[in-house]
Amino acid sequence: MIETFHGGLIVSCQAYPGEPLRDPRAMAQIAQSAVIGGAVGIRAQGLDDIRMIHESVPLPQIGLWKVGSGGVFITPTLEHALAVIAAGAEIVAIDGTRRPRPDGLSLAETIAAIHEQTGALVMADAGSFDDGMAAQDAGADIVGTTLAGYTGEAPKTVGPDFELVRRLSARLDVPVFAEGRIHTPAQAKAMLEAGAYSVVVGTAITHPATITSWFAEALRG
Ligand SMILES: CC(=O)N[C@H](C=O)[C@@H](O)[C@H](O)[C@H](O)COP(=O)(O)O
Repeated sequence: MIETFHGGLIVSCQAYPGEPLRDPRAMAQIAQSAVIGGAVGIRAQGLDDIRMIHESVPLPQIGLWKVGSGGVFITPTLEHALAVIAAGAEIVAIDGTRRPRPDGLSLAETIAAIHEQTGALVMADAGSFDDGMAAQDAGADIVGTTLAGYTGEAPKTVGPDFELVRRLSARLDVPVFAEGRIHTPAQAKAMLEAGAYSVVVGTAITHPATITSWFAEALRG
């Protein structure tokens, strides 16, 4: 199934707490629009969104469950991961950093349990090169650069972290998915040239409040 992602665009369809589009129907409609535009996969957050997208969108889905916003917050425990898979995600994205996890399991123990108990693949959301290496050793099927610049370990690059994608792609055997702050088609293409197996874009496609602010600020500036 990973092959269907090769060289393609995965669209992350997420709305944040309190936002007008925070509604599974809205996210499913955005995901359906991404299909029309040529996406090869969808990334979605929250059990209701994952369930509705699973029922209405004919693409493999990377599911996650965000709990809070600091520390280990992307699908933080094994229990959260199993729930995401039960909701219909073919791939579960989990925190793939080297930080302690709230349920006390190691990343390797978490991934082993997911593989034992389900047929799902695991995408480890890494924040640094060392995270990515450790995640592959822990058994991750995919390493993503999702958390680059968000864990305090590596500085947050102004644009996407091309260097991290380049280094991880050169060293890892598992596919590296470029994710985070990719805002233009040219940047997405450059990620493939940097070695990414696939490219995940969220905000620049699916978050109208932020996109609007880019334009509004440009006019003010
Ligand atoms: C750091 C974090 O919480 N990332 C989240 C992970 O799912 C999402 O909020 C991002 O939108 C997603 O990673 C896609 O990135 P971007 O929206 O920059 O294209």
